[in-house]
Parts: sequence; C-alpha cells; structure tokens
Amino acid sequence: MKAPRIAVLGAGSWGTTVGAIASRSSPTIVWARDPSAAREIAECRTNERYLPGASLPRGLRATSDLAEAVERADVLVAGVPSQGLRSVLRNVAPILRPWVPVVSLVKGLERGTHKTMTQVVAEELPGHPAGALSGPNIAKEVASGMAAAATLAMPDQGLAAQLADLFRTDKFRIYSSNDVVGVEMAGACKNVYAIAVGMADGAQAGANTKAMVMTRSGREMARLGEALGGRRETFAGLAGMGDLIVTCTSPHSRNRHVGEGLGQGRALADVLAGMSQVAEGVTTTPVVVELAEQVGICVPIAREVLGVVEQGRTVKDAYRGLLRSAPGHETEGDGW
Ligand SMILES: NC(=O)C1=CN([C@@H]2O[C@H](COP(=O)(O)OP(=O)(O)OC[C@H]3O[C@@H](n4cnc5c(N)ncnc54)[C@H](O)[C@@H]3O)[C@@H](O)[C@H]2O)C=CC1
Ligand SMILES: O=C(CO)COP(=O)(O)O
Repeated sequence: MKAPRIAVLGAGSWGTTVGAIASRSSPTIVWARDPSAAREIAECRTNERYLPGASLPRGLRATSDLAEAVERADVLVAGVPSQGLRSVLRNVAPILRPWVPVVSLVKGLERGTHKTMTQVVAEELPGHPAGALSGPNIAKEVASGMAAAATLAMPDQGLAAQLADLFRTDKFRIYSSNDVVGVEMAGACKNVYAIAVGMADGAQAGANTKAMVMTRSGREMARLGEALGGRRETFAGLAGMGDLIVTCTSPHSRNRHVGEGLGQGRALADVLAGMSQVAEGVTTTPVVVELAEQVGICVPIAREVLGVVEQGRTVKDAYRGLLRSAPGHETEGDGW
C-alpha cells in the first residue's frame, strides 16, 4: 500500500519534530506561516529558531503555501498553538479533501469558547475524524532521538492504530486510547500546573514543596477532566502524570520557565518578551478556571496561577493562599 501523504500545520519545535519523524516513512510536508522559516527547512534542513542545532531529514518538505501543503494530504497534523488553530483551519477547510483525518498535537484550550482542539476541529472541519497525540515529549529530546512515548486518542481505534504507525519509531512509542477529552484536558492542564511548579523553583522552594504541588496538581486536573467526561486512569498515564512530571521538571519546558520567572519576581510581560516560543499555559489558565466554575469543580492551584498571571498577585501571595486552606481527605475532598 502507498504511504499516505502527511501535511503538518505549524513549523514550530513540535510540528517540525513530528514532521521529521513522519517523513522517514511517508511523504511529509510542513506548512510554516513564515516563508523564510519554510525556506530554511527546505534549503538548509534546519529550523534554528525553534529547534536549534537539529539537522532535519532530507525527505521533510516545507512550504508557506497552505494549498500546496494541504490539498493532496491524506492525513492532517495540527501543530499551531491553540489560540491560532481555528483561523488556520478555517483557511484549510475549502482545500482539504473531506475524508482526511486530523491529529492534533496542540496542548491548550481556546479562550472564549473553552473548547479543546478536537472540538475546534469538529466545528471548522466537520465530518473529519479527529484525535490527539499527547505525552511527555520535550521536542528537543524527541528530535535528537532520545526514547519517549505518547498516547494517540481517537474514537475509532482502527484508525488510531493506522495513524499511530505513521509516527511510531523504535524510540518513539505510541500507545492508543479512546479517551480523547481526557488526553486533551491532561495535555492542556499540565501546562498551567507547570507554571505553578516553576513559581516554586523561582522562589527557591524545596523539592518537597514541588512534589506536593505536582501531586496535588495531578489530582486537581484529574477531578476537572473527569467532570468533563475524561477517565481517571488517563490522568495517571502518559498524557497526564507523565507529561505533568516532565513539564514541571524539565529545564527545557517553556511553561515551567514562565513560572520560574514569575517566582523570581519578574513581570509576565518581561518573561514572555524574552521567549521565542509559545507557553500555552498562560492563555489556558483562565480557560481552566472558567471551565471548572461551569462544572462546579474547585481548582485552587489553577486559581492561584491565574491570580499571578492575570490579576497582579505575587507568587508569595499565591503560595500563602494555598497554604492557608486546611488539607482534607487526600483522595476524596475537593480541596487541593
Ligand atoms: N515543543 C514541545 O516540546 C511540545 C509542544 N507541544 C504543543 O505543540 C503545540 C505547538 O507548539 P510548539 O511547536 O512547541 O510551538 P513553537 O512556539 O515552537 O512554534 C509555534 C509555531 O506556530 C506558528 N504560529 C504561531 N501562531 C500561529 C498562527 N496564529 N497561525 C499560524 N502559525 C502560527 C509559529 O510561527 C511557529 O512556527 C503547542 O500546543 C504545544 O503545547 C506538544 C508537545 C511537545
Ligand atoms: O508539552 C511539552 C512536553 O510534553 C512541552 O512543554 P512546554 O510547552 O512547557 O515546553
């Protein structure tokens, strides 16, 4: 059987990495919004802004022409940050053939609508099967061939198995799941909690404090995700606890870096001005808090992150606020 043609939207660190993996077995093209980024990938086999030092495979094509990328695609991979995906998909809709499945790499929730990315896909590309690939996957490490694993969640397990084969290598293990909302909520929420743990780093808290916040964050995101229809075991898996661990501890995590800057007393705008890549947790934090309100779930850790990110509270205030509340039953209460 002929290998399917894959189009990846977004030539950032993760879109480029996943495109590079897929290009080893299938014809793959990455769409970059910026023509000079597409030229750099196509001509120099590098993407210095997003994947410094990486040497990209010859088979990976790149273009800034959306129609060229998408019109003959058999599989569409979405790697554009959450707040930009809808408008890109709107432009893709008239070009994409109607049966093409969509795999989202995106770990964020849309502001205003509170939608996950496969829900955005369902609205903008109705009828296209959609799933999410998510897990503890720092792009730089995956791109350099270090072993890692992710979960591909789709309602149709037969299609999930076929798509998983496109991204699987001997070093990149792809597991399957049908808990799409659980996998997407886990991927979006862990960024918010990595900001909380980064704040502890910046404020020079100890390892015990960080372990406490990570563990209770895992429970907070599982409670919210379950209330939205996700399964508890998903939050204990690769897309949940696995990704929470790596994002809260990796020196490469952009969300943890934002929290660290805030913990050092820097202003959010100043921290973001020094970054060339996205930190999805910044825009997803208010969405998490609003969604939690809608479904009646307490999310004290996310609320404190929101206080610092959007409401002028200091990191000290946030941690004092958290420590003031009395701990209840470890696994049954709705506190933190
Ligand atoms: N970098 C990583 O280690 C991983 C990232 N992810 C997720 O993948 C998604 C993409 O992130 P990265 O590639 O890391 O981001 P990035 O910051 O490295 O690159 C983002 C790319 O999207 C483009 N872009 C931004 N806004 C756009 C818009 N409105 N329209 C079109 N293009 C736009 C940028 O030009 C850039 O090429 C995020 O949701 C992230 O959470 C998931 C797993 C690992
Ligand atoms: O999703 C990621 C790792 O799995 C990347 O995390 P950051 O966006 O915080 O860098």
